[in-house]
Amino acid sequence: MSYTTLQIEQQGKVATVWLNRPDLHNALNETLIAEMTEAMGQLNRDETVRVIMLAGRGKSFCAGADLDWMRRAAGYSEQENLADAQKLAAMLKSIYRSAKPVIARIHGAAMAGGTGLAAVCDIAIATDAAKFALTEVRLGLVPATIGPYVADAIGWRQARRYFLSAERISAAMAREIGLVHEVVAEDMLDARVAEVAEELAKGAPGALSDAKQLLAELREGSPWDDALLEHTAGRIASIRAGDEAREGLAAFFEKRAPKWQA
Ligand SMILES: C/C=C/C(=O)SCCNC(=O)CCNC(=O)[C@H](O)C(C)(C)COP(=O)(O)OP(=O)(O)OC[C@H]1O[C@@H](n2cnc3c(N)ncnc32)[C@H](O)[C@@H]1OP(=O)(O)O
Repeated sequence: MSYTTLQIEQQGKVATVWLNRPDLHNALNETLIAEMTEAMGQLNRDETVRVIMLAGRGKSFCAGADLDWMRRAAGYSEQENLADAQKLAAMLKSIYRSAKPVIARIHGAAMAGGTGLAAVCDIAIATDAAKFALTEVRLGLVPATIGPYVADAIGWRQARRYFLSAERISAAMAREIGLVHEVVAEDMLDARVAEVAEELAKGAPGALSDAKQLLAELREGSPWDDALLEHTAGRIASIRAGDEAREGLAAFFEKRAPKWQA
């Protein structure tokens, strides 16, 4: 299957899904979200693939949701916004619940939805220049669909800080709070992710899948509650079309500070 916003490469047992919207730092739009969900299904069905890697073409891993798409959301109905948010939630779940281990190869920016993308992967490896942030509240948005995954990765205490402050998280801090597992020099990134992928591919496919399933079950005594994940899409659906998002997104594109109503 060919994709317009992704490129898939396979080397041995490792398939790399390249986010391929480099001019926009691989921002997530409707097409990319649909294609990523489809690609995860395709790679999970492909018995020659044992490990999946997510990576970004160009300067960044992923700049989060496409803000032009978010800006257009103001004109969508609540139902349309809900459907869109559910598709994003489904994409995140398709990665989190992948039966095969997924590694995030992170360079450049991994903002908001990009931070979420790092958090849904089993293993995240970043360069020392990578940067993260949950910028949503500065745009009149909320880290909703990515919320459970990021909070689970960094812990609730850290989540309360970073969800609200939107402050920049350096690679070193991302390592310290558990958002990424390893930080390496830029020129070591490919070698290191290849090494980790090779180690993962030594695991028995059935056992790897069972281990992932077991971890999900152990987390709260049952697999992660689908109702909770669904609820996150409902939370963001109306926010996306609200006044604050309208102002936050206008300010982003006009390259100015947003003016919030009291
Ligand atoms: C549930 C999920 C919600 C979300 O994810 S909300 C999205 C939150 N995302 C962000 O807050 C990231 C916004 N972008 C940035 O902060 C910066 O950009 C970067 C750090 C990623 C890169 O900075 P630099 O290297 O200085 O490049 P540049 O000139 O800012 O960007 C190049 C072009 O890319 C566009 N762009 C960047 N991010 C997005 C995006 N997320 N959606 C749509 N467009 C984006 C810009 O506007 C610009 O375009 P032009 O060259 O026409 O001015």
